[in-house]
Amino acid sequence: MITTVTLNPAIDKTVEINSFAVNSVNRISSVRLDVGGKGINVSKVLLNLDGRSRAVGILAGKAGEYIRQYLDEAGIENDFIFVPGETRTNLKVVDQTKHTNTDINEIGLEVTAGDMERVKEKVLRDLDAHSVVVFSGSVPRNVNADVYRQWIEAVNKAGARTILDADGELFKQGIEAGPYLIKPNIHELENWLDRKINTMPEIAATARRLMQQYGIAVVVVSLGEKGALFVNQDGAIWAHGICVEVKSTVGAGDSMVAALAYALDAGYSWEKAISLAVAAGTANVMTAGTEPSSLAAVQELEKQVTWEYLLDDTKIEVGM
Ligand SMILES: Nc1ncnc2c1ncn2[C@@H]1O[C@H](COP(=O)(O)OP(=O)(O)O)[C@@H](O)[C@H]1O
Ligand SMILES: O=P(O)(O)OC[C@H]1O[C@](O)(COP(=O)(O)O)[C@@H](O)[C@@H]1O
Repeated sequence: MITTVTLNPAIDKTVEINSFAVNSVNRISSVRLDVGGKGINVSKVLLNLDGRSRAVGILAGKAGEYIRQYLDEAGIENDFIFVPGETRTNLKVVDQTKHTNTDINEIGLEVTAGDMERVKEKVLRDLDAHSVVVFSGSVPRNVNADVYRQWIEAVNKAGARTILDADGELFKQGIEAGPYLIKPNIHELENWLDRKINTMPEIAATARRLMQQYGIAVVVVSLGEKGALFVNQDGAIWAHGICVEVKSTVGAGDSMVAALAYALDAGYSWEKAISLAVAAGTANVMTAGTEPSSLAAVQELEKQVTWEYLLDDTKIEVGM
């Protein structure tokens, strides 16, 4: 069973503004609302991949009720605690003229230590060696940045595998617990390294350093339209990006994480996991907002995934 943990869910409000400009009045040409937050997106994509998951986390207010109702109606098992306040709304500005996506994310709720204990109990419930727990996204504003480290340690103790998709201090501390798989995008990896990365071998070397230093089994570095670098103990594979028409890049990383969780749960081969992950990420950018793509669309894209094995002296510029 896969458990997704969303400590800071959101309603994603995606607005289309062509030629979006700061310091001026912008007119919205379309609006859509999606239930979101990284773990919830992972559960939505898993459902469309024909996978089962249990979504756990923290909700509040009318937006929280809306999210719970969506999950219930979609048939996604969920076990959220409700706290006072209101679940945040995150604004996503899509500009089809300038081909930009701008995320404006609210900080989110405040919670108590007791709330966090209740969620932790739900996360740790019924775990065994077949379980996969996905920790992704930001956390309530007053929660300590060591939360993923502590919870990953607890899940590791239960013998289950963990996936971490977080940024900044949550990533930095979370990796210290030795998650099974991490999926930073290139910018998150650069944040951790505190410098720019210019070539593919540099990404691979950084991934290997993370694996050796923290006992991480798999590092997947997503590179937006350039695809992703997949590193495990057998080596590094650069899966190329697939050129598609982009509607919204929001949730592409979550789709990739969902596919990786699905592949782990199903015991897929490394190559099959890679093609599913790239296909799921690519399919996501072809839909509006964070609407998950159909299984048929993902399967069609899987046929188009190509990759190359990376040798240490391969000189490929990332140029991002
Ligand atoms: N513009 C794009 N064109 C084609 N594929 C994309 C594009 N953006 C993302 N993807 C696919 O989705 C995956 C995850 O996207 P990325 O933007 O790197 O993650 P994140 O959302 O975490 O920043 C990429 O590795 C790639 O396969
Ligand atoms: O918790 P954070 O880091 O604020 O991110 C939440 C946002 O990330 C998303 O899950 C999208 O994430 P990705 O584009 O990285 O896949 C949105 O649905 C949500 O608004």
